[in-house]
Amino acid sequence: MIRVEGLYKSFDNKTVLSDINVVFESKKVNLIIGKSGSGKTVLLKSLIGLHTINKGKVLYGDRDITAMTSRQIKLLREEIGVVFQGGALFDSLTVLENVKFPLNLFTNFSEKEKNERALFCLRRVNLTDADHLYPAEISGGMKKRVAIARAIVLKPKYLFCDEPNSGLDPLTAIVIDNLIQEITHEYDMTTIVNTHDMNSVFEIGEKIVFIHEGRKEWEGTKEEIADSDNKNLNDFIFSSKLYKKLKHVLK
Ligand SMILES: Nc1ncnc2c1ncn2[C@@H]1O[C@H](COP(=O)(O)OP(=O)(O)OP(=O)(O)O)[C@@H](O)[C@H]1O
Repeated sequence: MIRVEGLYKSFDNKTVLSDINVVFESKKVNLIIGKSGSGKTVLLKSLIGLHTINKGKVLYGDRDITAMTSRQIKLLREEIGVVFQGGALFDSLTVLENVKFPLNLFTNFSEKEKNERALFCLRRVNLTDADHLYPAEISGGMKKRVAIARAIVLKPKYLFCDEPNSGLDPLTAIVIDNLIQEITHEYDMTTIVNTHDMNSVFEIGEKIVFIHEGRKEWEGTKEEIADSDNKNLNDFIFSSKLYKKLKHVLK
């Protein structure tokens, strides 16, 4: 479980996040949803200590990342896997080398052990023929799978994904969503996904946190979303005619 208490984040004089209080639940896929610019990425980066927050706490169990030394943060990061927006693969490394990268950084594994672990993760995300290709030689969906394989290579307790579906066709987006959901349950991870993909909300949203203009306006499950009377949430989720119809079906 990750508990956020009274989190504020500003850049210069511009407040981006105000008084965020939320619990991200263990062994579940937690979604952070909200319009572009609402503060999702800043929140995600604040959770993993990539942004220094102005006020508040981010508790991993009873460990507050905002009160940690850089050495303690480094240790915590070994428990965290991150899939950054766009994948953030190293262009000059092959797929296999990209997945091995955290093992080189954080373990004393032999070359054989690193290869075995990286190949296991690549097979887990259903990539079989891409080990020796470079990122420029594979599709967007394959890049996301490589990024997921790299994120789980150290067997993290926590998985963070920033817009894992961006730039993917609807079918590939579903494959990636399902993969994230499966590995979350298979490895008992606490997963947090930033998204504005409505399909993800209704397919994998076990816990959903809605951010509007830097404030948490609503939280609940995908089953509860149709019953919410929060106007901003309704405007966001059920803006299209199709989703307006879906709301009646869900209710
Ligand atoms: N490093 C930074 N310096 C100054 N302002 C920033 C910085 N990072 C983000 N912001 C601002 O914080 C606000 C929230 O940005 P954020 O990237 O979190 O939005 P988002 O909800 O993730 O949007 P999107 O869905 O488009 O990725 C924006 O107004 C953005 O300009």
